Amino acid sequence: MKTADSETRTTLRQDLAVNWRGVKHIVKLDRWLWLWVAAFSAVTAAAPFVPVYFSARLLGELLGNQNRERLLLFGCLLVSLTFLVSILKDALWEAADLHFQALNFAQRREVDQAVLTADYEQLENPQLHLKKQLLDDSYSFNGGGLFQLAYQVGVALRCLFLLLYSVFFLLPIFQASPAGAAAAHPLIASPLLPALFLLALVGVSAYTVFADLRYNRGQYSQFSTCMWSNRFGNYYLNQLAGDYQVGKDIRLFGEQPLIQSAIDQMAQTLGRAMTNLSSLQGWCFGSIDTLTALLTGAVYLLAGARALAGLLPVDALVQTAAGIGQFCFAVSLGFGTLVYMRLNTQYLRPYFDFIDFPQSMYKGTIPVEKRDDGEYEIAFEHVSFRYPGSDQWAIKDLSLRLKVGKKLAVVGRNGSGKTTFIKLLCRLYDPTEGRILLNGIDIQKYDYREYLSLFSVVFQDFKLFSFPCAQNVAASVRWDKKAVRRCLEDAGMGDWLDRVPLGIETPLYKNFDDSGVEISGGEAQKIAIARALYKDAPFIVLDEPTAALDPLSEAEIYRRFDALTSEKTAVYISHRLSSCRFCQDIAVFDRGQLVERGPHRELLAKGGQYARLWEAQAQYYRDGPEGDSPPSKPDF
Ligand SMILES: Nc1ncnc2c1ncn2[C@@H]1O[C@H](COP(=O)(O)OP(=O)(O)OP(=O)(O)O)[C@@H](O)[C@H]1O
Repeated sequence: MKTADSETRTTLRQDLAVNWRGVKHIVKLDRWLWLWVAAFSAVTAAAPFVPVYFSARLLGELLGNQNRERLLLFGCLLVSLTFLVSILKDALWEAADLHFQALNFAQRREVDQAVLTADYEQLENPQLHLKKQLLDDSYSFNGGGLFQLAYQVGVALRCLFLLLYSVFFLLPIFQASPAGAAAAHPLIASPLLPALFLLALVGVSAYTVFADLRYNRGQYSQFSTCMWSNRFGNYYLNQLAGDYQVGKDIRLFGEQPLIQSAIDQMAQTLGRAMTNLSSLQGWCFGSIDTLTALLTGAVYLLAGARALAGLLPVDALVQTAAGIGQFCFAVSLGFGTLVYMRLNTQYLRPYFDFIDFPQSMYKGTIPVEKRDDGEYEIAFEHVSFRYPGSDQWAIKDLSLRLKVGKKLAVVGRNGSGKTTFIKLLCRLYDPTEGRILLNGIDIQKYDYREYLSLFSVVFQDFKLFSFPCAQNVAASVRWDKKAVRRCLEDAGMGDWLDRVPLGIETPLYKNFDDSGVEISGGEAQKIAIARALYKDAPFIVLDEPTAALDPLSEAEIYRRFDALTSEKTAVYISHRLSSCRFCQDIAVFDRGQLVERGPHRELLAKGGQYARLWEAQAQYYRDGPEGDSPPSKPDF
């Protein structure tokens, strides 16, 4: 992925292409939006002209013939049409705004969806988080991306309509003056003056583009400065400061000043960026406004002088004055909009990068054969793996076969590669070298979703969500009541279910619901086990599944483990070697390699790594007088 900075150097052609893609993409997300935007723009642009047009006619009639019927007609049209346009404008804005909000939601949803379905490996890629932060910040900073494009196209359309209407209003000033009056005032009547006005307009427009560009570049650079601060800010403010789970560590270790200083630092960076931006804004927009005001004033002067000299009727003067104002406004706004649209590609591009994000895991197409007999065999063939960005092998030349319907325990010291082995098995990562086969076929060739459906996993760092308990167990908004209850009971949560008032519908945690319950670490682990049982997949993988369980609950899980996993192929990781004994097969990992494999007694008799691990732990359980000092430095 490119960095946010490299996004700025693009050609006009590329920027046009991205904007055009954005326009088409908006049609895909909401095909009616452009219709509402066009209607709103046309009516909004007409709003300032309607009262001026009829006021001018009214004034002309008052100063001229004073025909009562015409006066009445113009008066009625002035009031009714001004009222109608104003109502129509508001109604159209309400309708367009609904579509804008829906678009805003749709673009955020697409980005969230892309993050949720990105290859797991990409979640470790800091560039992905940086781009996500860029998009999140751009939404709050200026609604960047598709939303900003839709808005700016709306403004551009409004400018086009304004120009159209104001050219019509300005026609009188370009009309040739009556010959006699022109001869009496050759300077004021000179056709050179409107030409000069046009020339000055071109100059002011060019300056508008320059100043807008300057402001937008400055805005983007301040914005980039803030991005890291925002990311840290989000982490400290949203994920740490308010998190119930983290709260105890913060309090007990007195970490408030540490966190507060990070928050203060972020606030200072943001404050500096905002000050810089405000002064740049004042300078850029102040100078544009001054030049536009000078130009408008000069043209008013010309129109006034022509009116005084009898070269321009009073009603035409009123009309021209309004035309001048709107024309200058449209030119300045229009160029500003084009600049914004170009700079908005800095947010559009990462947005499209996100939704086009390559998903290499999803390339396989072969459906996984659905077997009632559960005869799925997995084979690792010379598999080696390095985590992205790491030069260390987490797994090195691993060859291993999972025997169908058998229980395999995986043991080894911290960092020996046990969890990595599971991640490769479940295809959260692909091997760097070697291959993994399911029933003789490389797992990369299978449809990814179908392959994932073969595994029920409880990771040691499993996560439950602030949803009702049943939704957590079923991992879905719909659930089978009986099955949820049975799985929870099998995982040892029967008592808990009887205690909580809402049963399986009890919300977990109190984040969103007063009736939510806080659960202990062991209870959470049991719910995670119930979730794995509910999935009822042919492979069940438990990574430290009982680490948080009390001895009775642990004993109960082991007692029922065979029944719970019945015909399934089970992989079981644990540091409590006593709990691995019920597996027929034990694999011992060391520094990413499989160093021993066999049943408990055989491995003990071998006197190798397994025996050493076993011995280190067994010392704790040997009888000794109470208060004995612990055995010297167990390293497992
Ligand atoms: N996301 C990651 N990025 C880089 N290296 C990693 C990552 N996860 C693990 N590692 C490294 O890979 C090696 C194997 O880690 P792994 O988590 O598989 O060990 P483990 O045997 O499960 O350890 P434990 O018993 O502590 O859970 C370790 O050296 C670890 O530092």
